[in-house]
Amino acid sequence: MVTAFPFQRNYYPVPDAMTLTPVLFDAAIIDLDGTLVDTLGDFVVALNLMLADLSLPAVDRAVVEPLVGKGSEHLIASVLVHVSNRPSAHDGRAQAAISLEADAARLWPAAWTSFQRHYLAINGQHAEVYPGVLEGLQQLKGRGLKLACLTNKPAAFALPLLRAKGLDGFFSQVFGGDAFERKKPDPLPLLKTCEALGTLPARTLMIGDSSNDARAARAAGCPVLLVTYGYNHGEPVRAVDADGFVDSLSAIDLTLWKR
Ligand SMILES: O=C(O)COP(=O)(O)O
Ligand SMILES: [Mg+2]
Repeated sequence: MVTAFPFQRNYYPVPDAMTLTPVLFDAAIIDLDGTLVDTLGDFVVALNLMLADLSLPAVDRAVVEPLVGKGSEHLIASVLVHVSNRPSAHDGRAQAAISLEADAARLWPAAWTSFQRHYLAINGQHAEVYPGVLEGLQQLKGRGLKLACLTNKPAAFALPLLRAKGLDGFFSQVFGGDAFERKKPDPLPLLKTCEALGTLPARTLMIGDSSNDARAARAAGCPVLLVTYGYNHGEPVRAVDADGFVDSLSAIDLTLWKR
């Protein structure tokens, strides 16, 4: 027998509902970029100000979007490799991969300093809270869940962004990509966040937008829901191994079922 999750038209159907039991949740850990806030505009503006400082050509949204989600260091390094790969940035030099990496490494210190300065100056100005986020957070809190925000973004960017968007008050904990030794998709940040919340991973729901979030959650033993509107490294999000998919945080029903 195939039965849809109750009340939730946008969850995938699951087989064998009779063998499933409901999961109770004490907390939710929520991703930031692509889940709470659409920050692609901020990334593009800050990256292009950085590239202009380095006399390098600009990038557009289509280049940046698949690179979001693995932290700012990864984003900048990938963009430097991308622009170094363009003939216009090469001054006729050979385009061997080794020279691209050497270029990116040479540019890194100036790029990182410039990006940080520009990002902090514009943080939130070209970013929007997704529809349904405020209602969704209110509903989750109203159900008595503790909430933590866990992002791969450095904390120095994440905290002012949450404040600027009026979202900081929902979270008892906020951890950036620099909070722990490793970032998502490693399970360590989720395990550490559960520890800080004082909750068991099996009773802590991860809500994110990418395979990064899902892989980290699976490895930590947290059930995971993915939103369908964020960034998933340029891949279709519904192909990711997750417990369910929602079109809006306000559509989350906490009746999640497990074998
Ligand atoms: O790469 C980023 O900065 C975004 O990270 P997040 O999706 O974990 O919030
Ligand atoms: Mg994300």
